[in-house]
Amino acid sequence: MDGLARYAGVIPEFDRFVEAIYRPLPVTARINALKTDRDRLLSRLKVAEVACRPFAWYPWGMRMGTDKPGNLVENLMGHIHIQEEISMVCAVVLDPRPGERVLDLCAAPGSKTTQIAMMMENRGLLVANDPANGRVASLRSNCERAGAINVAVTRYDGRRFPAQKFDRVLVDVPCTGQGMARKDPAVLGRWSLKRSLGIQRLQVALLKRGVEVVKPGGTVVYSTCTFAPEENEAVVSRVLDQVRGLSLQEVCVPDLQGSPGLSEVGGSAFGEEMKRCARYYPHQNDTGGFFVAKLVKE
Ligand SMILES: C[S@@+](CC[C@H](N)C(=O)[O-])C[C@H]1O[C@@H](n2cnc3c(N)ncnc32)[C@H](O)[C@@H]1O
Repeated sequence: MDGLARYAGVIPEFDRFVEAIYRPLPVTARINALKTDRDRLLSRLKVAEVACRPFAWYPWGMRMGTDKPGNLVENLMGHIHIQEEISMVCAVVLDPRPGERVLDLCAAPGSKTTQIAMMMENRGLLVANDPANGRVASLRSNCERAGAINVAVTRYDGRRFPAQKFDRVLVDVPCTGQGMARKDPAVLGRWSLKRSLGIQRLQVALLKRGVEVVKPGGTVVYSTCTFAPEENEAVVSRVLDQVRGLSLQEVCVPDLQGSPGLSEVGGSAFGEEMKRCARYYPHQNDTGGFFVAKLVKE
């Protein structure tokens, strides 16, 4: 079962999970308050006979009844950003405020960067970092289209991001992407334990740098779009072991169904506190899959 069989008995309602993961994803987008007014945008789409249904848990996100949202003039003008529903949860958990200094350590192509800029109302400083040349071009163009003018793009290897102090840091790391299977089923065939373990070292180093550059009292959100505990709880628990003065906070988004992080699996114990992390599975909200952890520096 393409690397999923190992989750039987781990993922709740496993049969429903498997059934959901082979269904195509609903088309979803985020309304961009930097460029448009929500009610006006929704009325315009209604006039254009594009069905839209805002999410119960997040008023800026919506399901759309069109196969080609990329062709909509609202997308070309940056009034909406096509974004998978569950990926919007990371910025919600990060909770950036206008006027703050925020770092998006692995930012390209910028779905979460543009969402964060919107939440910051374009005020303060948002550093969007990503070392990948080609992907940075999309990051820049997405920021421009979204009208995100408080963003500075940098191209550091996140493990060596220069010493700075931020109020909040998002560490949305590269991962094996099993949670994207509904968009690209080939990810399941590419998954192997060796690949998860191979990328873990980079994930740990990126999260460590994230917590180093956040101010005391600041928040770091770690996220992946994979189910593999090797890339999720194992990474967070290793960083908690290695860096003093961090606390793991409960991730709970009202009206969005999720499961607690895993305290142990397959002989590996990660600790009870890992239950404060959140796992979002495709069958719970009819979305992709995500893992989200929230750390606060004392
Ligand atoms: C999951 S994607 C980020 C998606 C992005 N946050 C968004 O919402 O559009 C992970 C990103 O990590 C970047 N990356 C890979 N190695 C990195 C490193 N050493 N430091 C920082 N970013 C890295 C990749 O180029 C990729 O763009």
